[in-house]
Amino acid sequence: MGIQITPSILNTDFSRLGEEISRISSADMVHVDVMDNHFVPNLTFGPSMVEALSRATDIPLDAHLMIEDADRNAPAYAEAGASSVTFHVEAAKAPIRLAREIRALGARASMALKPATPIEPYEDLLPELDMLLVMTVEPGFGGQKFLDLCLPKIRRARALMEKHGVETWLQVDGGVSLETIERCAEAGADVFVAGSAVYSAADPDAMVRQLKATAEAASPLV
Ligand SMILES: O=C(CO)[C@H](O)[C@H](O)COP(=O)(O)O
Ligand SMILES: [Fe+2]
Repeated sequence: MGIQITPSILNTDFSRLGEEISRISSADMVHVDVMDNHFVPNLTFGPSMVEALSRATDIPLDAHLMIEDADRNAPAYAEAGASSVTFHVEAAKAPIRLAREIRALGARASMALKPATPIEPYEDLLPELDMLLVMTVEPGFGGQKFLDLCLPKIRRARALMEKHGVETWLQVDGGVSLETIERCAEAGADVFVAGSAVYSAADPDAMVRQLKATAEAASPLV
């Protein structure tokens, strides 16, 4: 699949989301940050918004669920038309069952790790996952500073994927910009969320293409 850029609409004008998405036509997916004000101290969208967005764009939707009780709440986002559904392992009681349920509903199953959550206890789950998300900020808000301390975990996650021989995508999210994307790509990430870097640019679509070219040049995978 190569390098993918998935702009986050978290810091855009929520009254014009269709237009905001039309400004990033080079995006591989649109990253939709779902927050419930419990798992994180911020509140955004629910499944009905994901369903409306899936009607408004042909770009696949990448739903990042920062919500409690993922086992019960995540499947609704696959039913709403998200192409990829990411639950946080810290909010899931039965991550294997949940990943299988998401796949059975026709979406890609993805699991996220907060910065302080290690990958090693979950390495045997990798074959159940289409994507692993390593957070590079504490989840909850856009525009935060990239946490360099997450880079070794990205490297370890890529090594575990190679050990298990899986095709699981490795996504990074939080503070990704032209300044930080090279480090993530060198460490083995192949799917890059960028919110403020894309939408604060004068030309968001040109920024998507620039981020992709920068990651491709730094990646050992392409
Ligand atoms: O999940 C998130 C925050 O919890 C967002 O996807 C992320 O922060 C994107 O915004 P930025 O690129 O501005 O950091
Ligand atoms: Fe996110």
